[in-house]
Amino acid sequence: MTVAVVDMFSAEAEMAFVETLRRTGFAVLRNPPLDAARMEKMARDWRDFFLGEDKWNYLAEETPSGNTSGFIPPDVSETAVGHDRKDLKEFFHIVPETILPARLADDAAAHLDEARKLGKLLLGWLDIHCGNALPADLRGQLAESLSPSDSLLRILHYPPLTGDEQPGAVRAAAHEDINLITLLPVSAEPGLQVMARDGQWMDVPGRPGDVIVNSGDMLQEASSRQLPSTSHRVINPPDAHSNLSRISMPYFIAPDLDIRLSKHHTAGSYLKERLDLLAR
Ligand SMILES: O=C(O)CCC(=O)C(=O)O
Ligand SMILES: [Fe+2]
Repeated sequence: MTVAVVDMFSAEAEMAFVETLRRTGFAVLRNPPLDAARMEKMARDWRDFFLGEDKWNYLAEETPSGNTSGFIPPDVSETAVGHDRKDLKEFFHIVPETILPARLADDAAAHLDEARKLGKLLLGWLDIHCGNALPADLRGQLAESLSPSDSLLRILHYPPLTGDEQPGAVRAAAHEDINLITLLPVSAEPGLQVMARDGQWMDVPGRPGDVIVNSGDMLQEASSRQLPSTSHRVINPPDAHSNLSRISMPYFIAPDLDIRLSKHHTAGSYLKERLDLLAR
């Protein structure tokens, strides 16, 4: 299984994107309409934020729409479904109402604006080419279904390894994303892997400036599995990189929660089932 690198400047980008997502659940977009210099600056600024003490003033809270907003420390973090060690990460959730430190706010807002537009473009492409697999209510409406208040920009910091980590703990254990699609700018540090159909782990290709796109469980459910939600993970760094932070900024695109994904589920009921599983 190979994840295709799709040049957005090419005339074949739309078909190539849909094809690799169908086949692998992943695509890598080269020359995406996201400001690469801004993403680099965000990675530097957020790294400084995580390495400082100010983050403790932004501890996460639940928003009225049921999202979490703010800083989630390493000891809270997440345990992937089916795993018993917490991931070696801390992160910050940004939704439209999130209050951010002033020095981080403008770039985050500008990035979110671009990411939302790119998300709509890609959902539109998937709708055109895979619309037949979608439930009738969603057909022709996939891009419109994007809900800015239910979508989430997550800034992740995987701290340098100290050697004191719990045996078996990894930066991000194997999991699938819950949402429709995720836009994940390629990190400066390695580690992201995707599981091939034969169960082998493979590095996701790409270089900083590219954006990885993967389909999540909600899109898999809505497309009768035409668009698979593929397991991925972040492995611990090789020795030469182990004293380095890794910053990563996935934007999880979710639909309005009352959208019907399938006979069994609305987006809201689906999300609740998955979050209950994670909380166990
Ligand atoms: O950090 C990464 O590269 C991937 C993060 C991820 O898969 C997630 O947060 O769902
Ligand atoms: Fe993920």
